[in-house]
Order: sequence, then C-alpha cells, then structure tokens
Amino acid sequence: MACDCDYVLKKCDVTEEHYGTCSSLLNGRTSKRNPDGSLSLPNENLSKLKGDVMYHLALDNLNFDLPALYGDVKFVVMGGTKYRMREFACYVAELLGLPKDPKSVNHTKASQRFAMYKIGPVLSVSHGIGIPSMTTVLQELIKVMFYAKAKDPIFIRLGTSGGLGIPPGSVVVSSFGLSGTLEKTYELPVLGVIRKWPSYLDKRLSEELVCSASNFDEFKTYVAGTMGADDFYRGQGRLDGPLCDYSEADKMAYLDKLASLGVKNIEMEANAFAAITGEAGVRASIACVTLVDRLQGDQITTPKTVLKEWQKYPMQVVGALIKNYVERKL
Ligand SMILES: O=P(O)(O)O[C@H]1O[C@H](CO)[C@@H](O)[C@H]1O
Ligand SMILES: O=c1cc[nH]c(=O)[nH]1
Repeated sequence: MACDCDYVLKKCDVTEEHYGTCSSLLNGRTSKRNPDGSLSLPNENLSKLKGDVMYHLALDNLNFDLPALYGDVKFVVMGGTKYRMREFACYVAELLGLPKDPKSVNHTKASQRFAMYKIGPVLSVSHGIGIPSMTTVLQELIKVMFYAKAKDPIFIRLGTSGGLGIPPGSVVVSSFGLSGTLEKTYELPVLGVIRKWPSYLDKRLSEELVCSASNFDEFKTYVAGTMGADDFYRGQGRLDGPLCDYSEADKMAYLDKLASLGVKNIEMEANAFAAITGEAGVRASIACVTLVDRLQGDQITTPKTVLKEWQKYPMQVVGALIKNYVERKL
C-alpha cells in the first residue's frame, strides 16, 4: 500500500514543535556516532576500565565476544514484559523467514531479571515497569551496542499505555516524552542535584513507523506526545489507587491539560527513553497501544484476550518497519 505519512501526520496535527528545535533528532544523533555508524559514547571513564560488566544483562566485554555476538544488531526493541518480548521475537522470526531460536534462548537468563532474545538483526528485550528499571537495561544495552560496534542501531520501545480521547486499541507513535511536571524533559537527581535532559524522539523514525502503520486498517495510529509517569495511580491522575487526595474534577482538569500539550497517551518510561537515547546518539522511537481511554475511566476492563490482540498492533507496525529495513539492506 502507498505510504500516506503526510496525510496521517497532517491529520495528527504534528508540528516541528513536537520534535523540538534541536531537531538534532536525526542529524544530532547521527553526528554523535562514528563515521561507520558505531556508537561513540561521551564517557571517557569507559576507556579506562579493564573490563566492563553489564550486570543486569549478565554480560561483560572480557568473557563475551560482543562484536561476534551482537555486532550485526540493527534493532533493539524493548517492552515491559518477558512474555511480550518473546512473542515479538517469534513474530519477527516468522516475518523475516528466519528460524525461530529453537530453545527461544534467553540471552540474559543468568541475570534472573530480564529476557533478551536475538533473531537475526533484532534484539527483543524486556525492561520491567517504570523509568528506573527501564533505564538500567537501556543503558546496559547501549553499552553492549557500543562494545559490539553495531552500526547505526535503532532502539524502539513497544509498549502499552492509557489513551487520552482516542479509541482504546489505537497505536500512538511518540514525538516527545513529557515528565510528571509537564516538561519535555527527563529529570534525575545526580550527585545531589536535579538535572534535566530534553526528551524528544527521532522524527524520521516516527514518520517511518507511521508509514508502516498505514499498512494496517484494524487500528488507528496517532503521532503525539507521550507522558512518562513515575507511578501508575496518582502519578497518572487515577482515582482508583489505594490512596487519593484529589477530586474527579481535578483529575479531568489535569488530563485536559495534558491533551492541550499535545499528549495522547500516558505510560511510565517515554521521557527517560527519549532523553537517554538522544544523549547517546541513538535513533529511537516509541510505539504503544492504548488499553483504555482515560477520559472515560481508569480501570482496564477489556477482556485479556482482546488486550492480547491489541498488544499485537504495535508489534505489527514495528515488524513492518524492520522488514522494510532488512529488505532494503539498510
Ligand atoms: O506495557 P509496558 O511496556 O510495560 O508499559 C506500560 O505498562 C506498565 C504499567 O502497567 C508501564 O511499564 C507502562 O509504561
Ligand atoms: O493506563 C495505563 C495503561 C498501561 N500503562 C500505563 O502506564 N497506564
């Protein structure tokens, strides 16, 4: 089917502002890499290490030949659950006509924390819930790609989220991540001081995902901001947590404010994922399905079987993008 990105992007009313003036996004990220596309990380301390242990992945660069194991990786796809990332690995194997890893080898089984599957040029990795869990795996994966000398690796988060005013079962491709304090930044206390980094995603990559999405009629795809909340309940303005000290009117005013800032979904990692990949010079995007329209309610009441089907939508979008890259030998 012909690509109708322009149409979809216009329909979603996405402007340059959604990607920031440092639309460095594409060029800035490229300029941070070596001429051959391998990562050039801005941390001199790494070159002084005798060996580097990626503890949560149970990998290191002394006992593992990382270039041989992961030098051919082009896509690192991450999502919350082990189950989803195993399913995505199997889906990609089928899509690319590659043999399924016979034992579905979890490359990071020894860590007893996460799951990581490799199918050809794709690593499919679970990251758990929330920013601290996700950023721990993300930073170790960036180092693995660095030591492996992988060329122009692309990182994508494949997630679930709560939508704002869009039908449940829609896919949102994120243009920026918004923090809990409504800024397009990721905030982290470092050495006792709160630091902030911009949290925009790669514009060209999101356009490519929208093109991929145009192959599918079963669901709608939007490009918009995504709020990365630090909590599932009060942090997302829910009324149904064990603790709540605001009214329904307060909640609705908050969600309306988010919508007015160009946000169409809420999850728990977007701003950190955007900021860390951006700083490391890695092209990155996020595709999440929405499980509920938060303007209509807080509880996720859709049957599990339907939720499982919906979770396949972003997989299909990302799978089509990967297939396109592999067929064009990029
Ligand atoms: O479906 P995943 O990828 O886990 O993402 C979303 O679901 C979790 C909360 O249920 C959070 O991690 C949120 O970001
Ligand atoms: O509402 C939702 C649904 C999934 N994940 C979230 O973080 N929030």
